[in-house]
Parts: sequence; structure tokens; C-alpha cells
Amino acid sequence: MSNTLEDWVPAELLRDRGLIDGVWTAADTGAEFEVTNPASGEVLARVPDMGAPETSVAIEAAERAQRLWAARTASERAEVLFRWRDLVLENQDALARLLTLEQGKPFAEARGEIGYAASFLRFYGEEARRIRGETIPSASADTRIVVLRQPIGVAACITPWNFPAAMITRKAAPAIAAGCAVVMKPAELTPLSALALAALAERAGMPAGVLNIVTGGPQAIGAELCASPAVRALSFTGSTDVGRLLSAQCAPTVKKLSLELGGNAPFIVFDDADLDAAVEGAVLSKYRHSGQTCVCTNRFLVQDGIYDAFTERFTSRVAQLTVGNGMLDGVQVGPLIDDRALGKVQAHVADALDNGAKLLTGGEHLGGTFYAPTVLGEATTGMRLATEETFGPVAALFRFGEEAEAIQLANDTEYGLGGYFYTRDIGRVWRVAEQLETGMVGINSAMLSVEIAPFGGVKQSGIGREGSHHGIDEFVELKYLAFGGIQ
Ligand SMILES: NC(=O)c1ccc[n+]([C@@H]2O[C@H](COP(=O)([O-])OP(=O)(O)OC[C@H]3O[C@@H](n4cnc5c(N)ncnc54)[C@H](O)[C@@H]3O)[C@@H](O)[C@H]2O)c1
Ligand SMILES: O=C[C@H](O)CS(=O)(=O)O
Repeated sequence: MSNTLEDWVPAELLRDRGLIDGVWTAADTGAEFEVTNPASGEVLARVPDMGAPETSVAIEAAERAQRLWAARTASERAEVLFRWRDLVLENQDALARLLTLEQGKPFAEARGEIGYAASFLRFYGEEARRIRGETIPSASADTRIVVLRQPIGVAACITPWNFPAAMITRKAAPAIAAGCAVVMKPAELTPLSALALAALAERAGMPAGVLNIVTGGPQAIGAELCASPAVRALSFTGSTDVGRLLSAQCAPTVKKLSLELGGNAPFIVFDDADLDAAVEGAVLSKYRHSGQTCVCTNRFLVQDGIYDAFTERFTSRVAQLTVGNGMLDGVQVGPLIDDRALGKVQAHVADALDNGAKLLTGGEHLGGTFYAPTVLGEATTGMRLATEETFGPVAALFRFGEEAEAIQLANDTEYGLGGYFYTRDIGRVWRVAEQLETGMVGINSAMLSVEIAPFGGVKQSGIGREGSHHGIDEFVELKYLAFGGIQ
């Protein structure tokens, strides 16, 4: 099978330059870095290794463009987003192939991600015309109070490798709808999808400077974005460690921060759960994208009375999953993104086994960065996978007795992104939903991600929300106007 980009993706979607002020641009030094296919290790492309100087030029371009963009009507901004969305959907298969080649996820999942990416362009195109202010009944007869919602200005966006398309539009679409201009730094492991999306934005009529893509070294680009007083908002998706660092770097210029960080999602199966539904939900929430999703389950908490039945059914389903190159038909689990990710998975499994976990299926390195879908029984809280995000295809099953114990275990983490539970008791549904310390809760449901709902975490999983009408708030400022002297 060919792994050459040009055999799979039309030339108009392949870009080997960053986009700054509407110009496809090389690094000032001419330096480049390689983008590789995680399924084969082959080099797919080389893209510019930019740093602080190019980032600074992109910020200046965004500043100029933003003033003009904000002066356009909301309908004009919406039209550009709608055309962009149409082009993304027209190119859905090609974009999905590009995504699978640079990122590894199975083609069907990649195709789903492109549809998900397009959904943000449509939703925020619609939302552009609903960025409404308010009037507040005044305290005195001769005054009036009006609140405007204005674009914040230049927004910096930093995105991860696990959703190389959807994380771009989940940030860019609300920012652009609100009248902001964006300087985007995609993950260095997966810049090609971001560049292809930018090529389509350009074709959709996005004015020069409104969407800039800077590829290259995260530290240098990140430091410049954080230090610039012209950048008024930073929207970051990635690990909690980098989120903490960026928060500190933004403190001197006091930016609005939106942080979508790591998780340690619990998935609770109560004795009264619908077993078939719980097993299907468990497989989806754990093995989607080889476990490399921020809302993937990290800990299965299973009540004593259903533990054996759930474990048997779940393990048998997991053992049937097909692992392989995501470009091949029927593959359900692709490679891990790189050797570092593989090393963490192997270390978590070894640590769990050393501490008494039982290997029920998997536990094998399958060559390259492929790892067998794995289930570990009798996990306990002293194991690394109880407190750290494994970010791989490893399910750890913990036992519990009473509802209160499940809630205590579920909340025993610094993270608070997603959580799931399965039960048929309506009283328990409310009790548990209200007590879980997470930003999102799946109740008899394992899918949280949809453009119309607010996605985000509490505790050290982040600040702010993406998606839904709340996603606009990250990119607007309130301005209160006090009118006096009205007779
Ligand atoms: N909450 C969410 O919505 C969400 C979504 C996807 C991923 N994640 C989390 O992201 C993590 C996996 O992604 P990752 O490995 O790409 O995370 P990461 O934090 O290593 O990288 C994320 C982005 O930050 C950049 N980056 C790294 N160091 C930087 C620095 N010093 N300055 C500026 N930018 C820097 C990277 O280049 C990349 O673009 C997991 O923890 C996962 O849970 C969270
Ligand atoms: O990694 C987590 C992202 O937010 C992707 S998704 O929204 O859960 O699909």
C-alpha cells in the first residue's frame, strides 16, 4: 500500500509552507522539520520550522486584519464560515486520508473527525449573528445601561495532535465568528491537516491575516504568543503540564485563557446497569482513537455484583478488535502517535501487573507503535494508571461496593474533564450526576463530543468551554455603557 501523500491527497490540499498574512511562507532560516506517518515511520512531508520572528510577524498581520474583519457584518463573517464548511465537506475523504496518514487513526474515525470539524464551521457561522448584547433596567430614570459583546482582538490558538482537524475549527470558528483574528500553532506531529484546512479557508474567502498558521518549535512560538500584549486571548488544548506553563507565561500580559487539558475519566458500571449498553459504551469510550482522546475512559469502576459479568463480556469484545494501519479496511485500532506514547502505555501496564493487576487480554507490543487492546482486572488505587492519564488502549477495571465509594474513587483525581456512569435507577442518576466533579457527564451514554454542547473541564482539566453558544464567550469582551442625562 502506498503511503505517499500525493497518491492519496489532491495537490491543492497539500501545503509545505505556513500561512502568514495570506502568504504561504517558509521559515526565515529556511529550516524545516519532518512529518511522519505513525503507522509506518515514513516521512510524509517537511514543513517550516518557524520560531519567534515569524510568530511576531503573524501577530502583527492578525492585528491589522482583525480591525477590518470586526468591521464586517456578522452575516459576512458567517458566509465565509459557511463556504469554508462546504469546502471541508466536499473534500471530506481526502482530508480524512491526510489525517489518517499523519496521525494514524482509522480512516472511518478520521472521516468522522472531518465531519465534526465541519460542524463547528456551520454552528459558529450560525452563531455569528447571535452575539447579542443586553440592556439592563436602570437604577434611575435619567440613566440607561447597555452591554456590548465585542471581539477580544487577536487570539492565539495552540492545538494537539490527537484531533488535528477538529481542534483547529473548534477554536478558529468561534474566534472568527466573533470578529477576532487567529494565530494558530498546530501540533508539530500533525501540521498537515491544519495547513489543508487553511488552504480551504483561503478558497472560502477568508481575508489575509484573519487565519494565520505558524508551524514549528512549540517553546519559541508559544513564548512569543504568550508574551505579546497584542494577543488578547490564548486558547490551548493539550496536556495539563503545558497548560500550567502557558498560564504562567501569559500572566505578565493578563490574557483571557481558555484551557482544554488532560483528563482521568471514570466510567462507573452499577449493578443495575444495562449490561449490553455498558459494554458497548465501554468499548467506544476506551478504544476510540486507540485511547488517545482526552475524554477516553481511564478508570472503569465496576460494582461487585456485576463485576464478573461485565469483565467477561467486555474482555471478549476487546479481544475481537482489529489493530492495524488506519488506511486498511476494517481496522478499528490504529498505532499510538509515537514511541513516547508507547513507552508510557508499556510502563503503566508493567506497573499495574507488578502491583497485582490481572492481564485479561492484550498486554503486547505489536511492533512499531502498535499496542494490543488490553484489559487489566483487579486494578487498585496505588497503580500509576489510577492517577495518570494512560492515553492508550488499556482498560483498567477497579471493583467497588457502595455508591458512595464509587463517587469517592471517581473524584479522587486532580482532573475533572469527562465522566460516565451506567445505571437504571433514576434517583441514582441525579445523585451521581450532581456529585461527579467533571465538566461533562455521560449517563448511559459514552459520547460527549458534539458541537452544540459545552465541552470542557473543571479542576486541573481546564478553564472555559468550547462548542455551543458558550464557546463564543472565550473570544468576546463585555463592554458596559452607562448613559446619563436622559430627560
Ligand atoms: N481537554 C481537551 O479538550 C483535550 C483535547 C485533546 C487533548 N487533550 C490533552 O492533550 C494531551 C495530549 O496532547 P499533546 O501530547 O499534544 O499535549 P501537549 O501539551 O504536549 O501538546 C499540545 C500542544 O502544545 C504544544 N506545546 C508543547 N509544549 C509547548 C510549550 N512549551 N509552549 C507552547 N506550546 C507547547 C504542542 O506543540 C502542541 O501543539 C492529553 O493530556 C490530552 O488529554 C485535551
Ligand atoms: O481529545 C479530546 C477532544 O476534545 C476530542 S473530542 O471532542 O472528544 O472528540
